[in-house]
Amino acid sequence: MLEDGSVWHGYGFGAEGTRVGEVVFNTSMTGYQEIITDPSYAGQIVVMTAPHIGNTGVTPEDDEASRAFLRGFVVREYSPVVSNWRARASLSAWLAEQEIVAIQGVDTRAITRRLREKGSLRGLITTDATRSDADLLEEVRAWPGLDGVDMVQTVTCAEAYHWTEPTADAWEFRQWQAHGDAAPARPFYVVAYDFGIKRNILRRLTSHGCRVTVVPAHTPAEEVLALNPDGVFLSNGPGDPSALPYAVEATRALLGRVPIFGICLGHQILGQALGGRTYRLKFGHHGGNQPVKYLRTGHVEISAHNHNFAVDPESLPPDVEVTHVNLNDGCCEGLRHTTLPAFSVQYHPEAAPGPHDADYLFAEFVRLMAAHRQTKENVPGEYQKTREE
Ligand SMILES: NC(=O)CC[C@H](N)C(=O)O
Repeated sequence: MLEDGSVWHGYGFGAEGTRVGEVVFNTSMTGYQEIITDPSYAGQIVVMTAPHIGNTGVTPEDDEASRAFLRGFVVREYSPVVSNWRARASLSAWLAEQEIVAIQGVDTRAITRRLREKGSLRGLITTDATRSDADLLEEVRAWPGLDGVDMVQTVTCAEAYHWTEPTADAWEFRQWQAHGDAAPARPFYVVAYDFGIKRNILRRLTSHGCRVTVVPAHTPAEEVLALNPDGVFLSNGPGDPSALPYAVEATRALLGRVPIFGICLGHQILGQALGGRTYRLKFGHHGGNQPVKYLRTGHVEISAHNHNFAVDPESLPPDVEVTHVNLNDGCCEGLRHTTLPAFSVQYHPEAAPGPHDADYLFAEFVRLMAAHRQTKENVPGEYQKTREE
């Protein structure tokens, strides 16, 4: 049921129960497990536009977080047959374990068209056939939604931890090595803010030669600086970016003192720390096929997206440059400060799931840290060649 009163009847899979959330559609063809475990979906019900979901099962290796945080999952047709050498369980059994309510056999194209016309809507999935539509509609409309709510505190880690695992050899694509980078003599030390961080970001940072400590979202800037990092990473995460004043404040305190790279929610936090503001998109971008133009090179990347909000470029001060734009709707997809070492993208260079076109951004972060280390230590660094290039 959507908040406009429209109802679809289907068949439950996964857990039983009733869940209310903000309904969004995702256009990825593959990678449903990474989508379901992306903490950025906390509070949302995800409708997959790909019509056939579940045929590759699930494997713990593909989890993007310790568990699923989304509210519900909607597909056209669930495959009861699991056929993949990596599969350890069926999607339905695993969703039941994760207490995620899912529905299949509904017209996902009709739901998607409705969301495109009306914008994001609140919605509900239930396996309780005894409740009346009027009763369910009341529950949907009583839900206050995600605007102004700090969802990060529901997904961030309780304590700091270290991450050392790169992308597994079997999946490493080493595209970044084509840029001429070599492993530095001293790895770069990155402190990553966990606003709902995806594991593949940690793997890509590690594959690019970083040692990473992940810290909880509320960690003050001074505590981060005390760790003496080469760079600070601001992660993706759920909910409304304007409801996180503590994160914006910490980022503002770090600006200019250490190189900063932000992804998605991290980009929205950096945008606010630089003086900008965020706004809600009509229905957002969710999927692995969004064209983004890198304005400095003119190159177009096909990229993975998952955002309902964006940074308003008009709100940014003149020393902040918009670096990337979305070619579907023109919205800001990346920014950098023209003098301070800080940049961010609204989309997902770590993919998971999605294309790897934007992996070069991790190499750019490494170069920024290298340049900063050289300035700080005033010694010729390992990255001299790359910088001259
Ligand atoms: N993936 C993300 O980090 C999402 C950021 C934010 N919650 C949004 O919806 O725009």
